[in-house]
Amino acid sequence: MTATRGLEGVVATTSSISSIIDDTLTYVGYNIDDLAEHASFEEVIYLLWHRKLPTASQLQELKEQLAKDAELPQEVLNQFKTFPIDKVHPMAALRTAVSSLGLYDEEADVMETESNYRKAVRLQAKMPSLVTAFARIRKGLEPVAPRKDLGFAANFLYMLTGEEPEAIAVEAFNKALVLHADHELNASTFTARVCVATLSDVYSGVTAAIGALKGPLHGGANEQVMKMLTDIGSVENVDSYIHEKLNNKEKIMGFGHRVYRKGDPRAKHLREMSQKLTKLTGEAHYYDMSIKIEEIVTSEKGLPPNVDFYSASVYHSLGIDHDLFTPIFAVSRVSGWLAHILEQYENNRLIRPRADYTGPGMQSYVPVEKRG
Ligand SMILES: CC(=O)SCCNC(=O)CCNC(=O)[C@H](O)C(C)(C)COP(=O)(O)OP(=O)(O)OC[C@H]1O[C@@H](n2cnc3c(N)ncnc32)[C@H](O)[C@@H]1OP(=O)(O)O
Ligand SMILES: O=C([O-])CC(=O)C(=O)O
Repeated sequence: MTATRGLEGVVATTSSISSIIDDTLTYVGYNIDDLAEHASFEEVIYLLWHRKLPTASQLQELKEQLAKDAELPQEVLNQFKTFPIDKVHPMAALRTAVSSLGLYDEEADVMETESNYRKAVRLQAKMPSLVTAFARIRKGLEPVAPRKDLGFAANFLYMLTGEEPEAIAVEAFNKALVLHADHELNASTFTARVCVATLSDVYSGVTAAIGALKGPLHGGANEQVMKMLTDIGSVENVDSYIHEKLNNKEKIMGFGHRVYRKGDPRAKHLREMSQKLTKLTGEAHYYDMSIKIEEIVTSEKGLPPNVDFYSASVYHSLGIDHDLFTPIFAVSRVSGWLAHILEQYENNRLIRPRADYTGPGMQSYVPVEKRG
């Protein structure tokens, strides 16, 4: 048995949800470029879960259900207030809160298909409420209930600030949600599938996935990108900062990808939004710095930007706290996790690979008093 480091190139499952072929990303056969330009996030949720785009009435039904299920159990809100709120990272709070949600769902351990679908809707609906409630509670503010007349993207921004967002912000945020929704067998999605393949419940699968997304080699990179842009401060400093990192063999966050070689097709959409939004907010230097970083890293390391690179300046321009960037990724990616969890249950087999053992050979047990 020989191990493949990081399971690179290993095909671990079949899936009909999303595909990356020759650097082209599709959700159920729809090119990500088309979806980014035209689709609402709610349509994408439906597409991922049902493998077809919704009719107008199916979409309306999903929207109504998401609005209805957005309310959080009071116990979970109270729990936020017991956290060491000024020290807890919102991703850790989200991980704990999703696990807690399972405690208050009477159907949590019911393994029927329809029940699992109902839980998927409930979880998708509650993710924005969790992220925005935590963000407000830690500032001493009360959570804001979603509005029935606003869509998913608008409601997230509304619940975060308590103010109706501008159309351009809603458009950008919706596009970001669409772009982050699913990505074949990425680390967090694989984690979710491994978890539920033991026939564990939906809440456990999503809790595990949040834990995997949190790391800076995966979803956590978007917050690190913003930290880098803030540290660099101005276009003049980019050159020395990036070269120093590269000379020290440090990674530049937001670059590289396990699957894409020529480039991540989502990056151009986020680059475009970053340009537009940073100009509007009078912070074009974030875009200019990003472009300069991209030029250096691409030409000197051959590494193109991934989805996390330009999303950082996009979210910053929307006035979002930097440590909420990865939780926002989770608000979108939970749609993909749930699609994969439902798909795993449909045709389940325990996921249990082997390890290539590299430890010592057979040894004789020595009683503790005789060990040197
Ligand atoms: C939503 C997402 O999860 S997208 C990815 C988000 N993560 C990041 O942006 C973090 C930065 N990027 C990385 O760490 C990597 O590119 C990953 C984890 C995304 C993919 O990496 P892998 O396929 O495992 O490649 P690996 O980490 O083995 O790197 C291969 C080589 O490229 C280099 N490399 C890869 N990414 C980078 C980077 N961002 N900056 C500098 N060098 C890099 C590595 O140092 C390594 O060099 P070496 O062979 O000289 O040691
Ligand atoms: O696919 C991956 O390895 C990382 C990921 O989730 C993404 O790029 O959206």
